[in-house]
Amino acid sequence: GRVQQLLPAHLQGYFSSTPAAPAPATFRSALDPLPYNCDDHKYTTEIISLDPLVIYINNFTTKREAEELVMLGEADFEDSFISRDGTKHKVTGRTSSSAPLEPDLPLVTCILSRARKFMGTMMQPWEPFSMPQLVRYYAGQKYDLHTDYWTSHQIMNDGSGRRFNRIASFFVFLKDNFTEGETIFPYVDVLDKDRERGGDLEELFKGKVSRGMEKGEQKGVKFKPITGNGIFWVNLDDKGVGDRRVIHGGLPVKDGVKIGMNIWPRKFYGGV
Ligand SMILES: O=C(O)CCC(=O)C(=O)O
Ligand SMILES: [Fe+2]
Repeated sequence: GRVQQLLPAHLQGYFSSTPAAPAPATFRSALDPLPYNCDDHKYTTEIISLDPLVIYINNFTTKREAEELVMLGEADFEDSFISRDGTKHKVTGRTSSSAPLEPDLPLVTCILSRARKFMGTMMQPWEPFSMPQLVRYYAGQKYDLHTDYWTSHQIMNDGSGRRFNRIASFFVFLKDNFTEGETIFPYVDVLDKDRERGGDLEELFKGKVSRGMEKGEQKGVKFKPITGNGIFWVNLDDKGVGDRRVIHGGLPVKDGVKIGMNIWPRKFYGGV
């Protein structure tokens, strides 16, 4: 106990009860000979909607990071599935491929630590991320409207019996050489506000954000994928209840290849 406390910080790690503070996350990119400081992010943010909270993030990753993330997952693409109750389900509304990104890879650790910092007080230090995931769409592929949260909390598969759900989502665009295939949120309604402003939504966001369309009617917002940029939104309220208004989908890609990355912070909920 006491002896341990008197030791210099770099020796504390020898005591299993006091793990040494992790070294700041850095990684060496194959494309960039300089060590990269993960906390030295370059993103800027713009609020799309306050309630539900949806934030547009410019340059969440650099172009190089985006390229490297794709390289890291590329060999592992398989048909996309949906996870529920600890098992994978294939669904017809999601025709893309997905690849897990090993969270221990230095660049992935770096991106997750950036996401954690972005979340601020929303995430407790002991709450984890789900396995980050690349999603790839070829021409004609899409992901129909869905929510990223589950209507009932899921049980951790670590034997602890703890329940969790996806409190928020990041969807980051990593490859944008394609047409159409926007991410659409039909019930994030900025339409009235936009009308009040004189309909300058596209101008305001320089074409990155535009009005969505559902069943032939202008509705909600859609995001034009731009490499490195991302969308962050909140899925669950304070009580852990899902917000249906953040229902969203990936519209069919017309030409080219779209690749994005899902980052899902997990919140734990008491009781079993
Ligand atoms: O592809 C998109 O634009 C959205 C993807 C998505 O919502 C998801 O993978 O959960
Ligand atoms: Fe989603």
